[in-house]
Amino acid sequence: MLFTKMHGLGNDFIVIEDNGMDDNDYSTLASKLCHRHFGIGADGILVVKKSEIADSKMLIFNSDGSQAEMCGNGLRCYAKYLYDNNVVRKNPMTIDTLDGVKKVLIEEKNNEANKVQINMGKPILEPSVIPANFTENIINTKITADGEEFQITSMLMGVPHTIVFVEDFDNTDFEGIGKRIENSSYFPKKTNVNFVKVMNGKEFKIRTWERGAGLTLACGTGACAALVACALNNKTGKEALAHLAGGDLHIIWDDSNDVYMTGPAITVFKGESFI
Ligand SMILES: N[C@@H](CCC[C@H](N)C(=O)O)C(=O)O
Repeated sequence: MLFTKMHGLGNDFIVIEDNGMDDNDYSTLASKLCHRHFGIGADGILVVKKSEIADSKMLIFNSDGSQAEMCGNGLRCYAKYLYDNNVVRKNPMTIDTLDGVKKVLIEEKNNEANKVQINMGKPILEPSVIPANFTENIINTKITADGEEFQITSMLMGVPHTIVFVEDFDNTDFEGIGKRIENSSYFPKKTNVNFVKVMNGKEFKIRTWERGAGLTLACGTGACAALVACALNNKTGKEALAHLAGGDLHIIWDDSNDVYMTGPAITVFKGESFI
């Protein structure tokens, strides 16, 4: 099986073409390919499929084999893959995901996709849609997870996201707290957990504990959800630079309620897998 290894700010993916397998088989394949010692190593796999309603359809499976509805960094890599390999040499292009069709704009350099902008769609705050076991929107809401209290803001931004604002960013236990909130009974489909330190009205630092992948170097949907949470909690305006462990993303939440994410996508190598 031929594959391409890519990353968006260190959130890394193995891109493969659809070979007709079903989702269960892709799920098993993802956990094998993504293994850092016994496989190629990645946070997830992206499967390139044909679409009847868009230029292409992306499936994403996390490193633990679970399937996600959307992936921001993955979608930038996916668009670059389509563009650079002439699978879809269109700009803008549309890509279908389990979270709906996304419009993608390519910024080209040396005849290849360099930066990619995606209209990530609208954040959904309605608890039953996230889904989350709350009766009112979760904005600066107190929860208890394993006996410890946290103030959280949650939404569906393609996938479920929870934001925890922290002051002492460098000494925060991302993994310990992330796991507790991810698996708490508030979120029946689990949640990604984003730790955010606001630097000023236009910049924040973020680290994400991801559902199905653990602590990653960057999360695109997470950075978008974080900007919405920052604005809802009056901590920033509706446009900011997100500083992730792997680099920066530019995020805008516009007046029509759409969130735009712009950032790089990198091809690392191509290879053949015998798994
Ligand atoms: N890293 C991604 C999000 C991938 C999906 C997530 N782990 C989930 O299962 O919800 C991004 O860049 O958005």
